[in-house]
Amino acid sequence: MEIKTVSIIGLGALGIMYGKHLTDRLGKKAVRIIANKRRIDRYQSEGVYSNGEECDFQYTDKDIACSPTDLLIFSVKYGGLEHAIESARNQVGENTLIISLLNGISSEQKIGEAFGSDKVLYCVAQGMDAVKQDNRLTYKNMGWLSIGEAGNSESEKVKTLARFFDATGVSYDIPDDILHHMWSKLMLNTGVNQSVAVFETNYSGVQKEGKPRETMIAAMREVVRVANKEGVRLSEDEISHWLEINDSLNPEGMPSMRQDTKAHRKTEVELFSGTIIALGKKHGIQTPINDFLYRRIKEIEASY
Ligand SMILES: NC(=O)C1=CN([C@@H]2O[C@H](COP(=O)(O)OP(=O)(O)OC[C@H]3O[C@@H](n4cnc5c(N)ncnc54)[C@H](OP(=O)(O)O)[C@@H]3O)[C@@H](O)[C@H]2O)C=CC1
Ligand SMILES: CC(C)(CO)C(=O)C(=O)O
Repeated sequence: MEIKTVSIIGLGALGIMYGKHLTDRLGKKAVRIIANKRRIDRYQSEGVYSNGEECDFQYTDKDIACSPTDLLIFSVKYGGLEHAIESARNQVGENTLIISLLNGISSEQKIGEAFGSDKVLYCVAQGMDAVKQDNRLTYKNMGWLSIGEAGNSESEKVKTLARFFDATGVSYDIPDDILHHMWSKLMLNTGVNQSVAVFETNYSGVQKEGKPRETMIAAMREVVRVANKEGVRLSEDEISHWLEINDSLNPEGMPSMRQDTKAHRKTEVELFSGTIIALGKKHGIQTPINDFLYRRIKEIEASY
């Protein structure tokens, strides 16, 4: 199979970044941005910009019946996933491959329940410093996608997606164990997203010594302990690996959770400390740093 057409649902920081990249390479006709009429009207009247350039997207109303797409990309926040799944139904056919750029370790299961888990490949987005304010995205680092199938990093579907990324210049890798990698990324988000949001800073705040960086690392250590009890062999070395990547990001950039709190949107806290606290309880492991971060983020949300 060859991927020739793509549908993207969720025109936020990642949706614009990948939407523009793919539209520039495949042409407007091959890439659909799926949304309801109200959103499409707004995108068309206000325009959508990526690093200052106006994007010329093909918008497709979710309710319009159309031929299935070869690749469907989910790039909404977790709170919007259920609606997005319903809105994507017209895009999915027998041979559609699906990836989710959402953080956390839960979205693939929900998408699989809706469309069949055989269609869903695991995917982890990392290393980007994409910031969206209103209708404008800016980024310096595009990052890369890690892709795979559980227990089979060499599957035909993974190879199909890899060929597509090669042809379109999307950076990616294929880790030996994608499920381990998803946990590793969860560890990063639990540290960096939450600490930057709680200390109301940006990447610069966690790139230097001080309370935000200390809290970030301590939260990640709690994830290592919980993951080990879940049978996932995360190690402290992986924290250093993520710190190196974080330290290379645009200091003025910020993780998606800080973008949410700045814009007074509900955050994805349940995906991060919410998940770790619940698993900590299950295994009798204390998670005081995540307890603190969870409480503070809930207070921030309540203060909007
Ligand atoms: N930002 C980043 O650098 C990274 C983000 N991630 C993860 O990727 C996911 C997406 O993040 P991000 O791009 O920052 O999110 P954003 O909040 O920037 O964008 C999400 C977009 O989804 C749109 N949306 C929500 N529901 C629907 C729907 N039913 N139909 C169509 N569009 C919808 C929203 O549109 P509208 O604005 O019109 O409401 C919004 O623009 C998150 O899980 C995040 O944690 C992962 C790695 C890096
Ligand atoms: C990795 C990071 C922090 C940006 O690449 C992210 O996942 C996010 O902003 O949610």
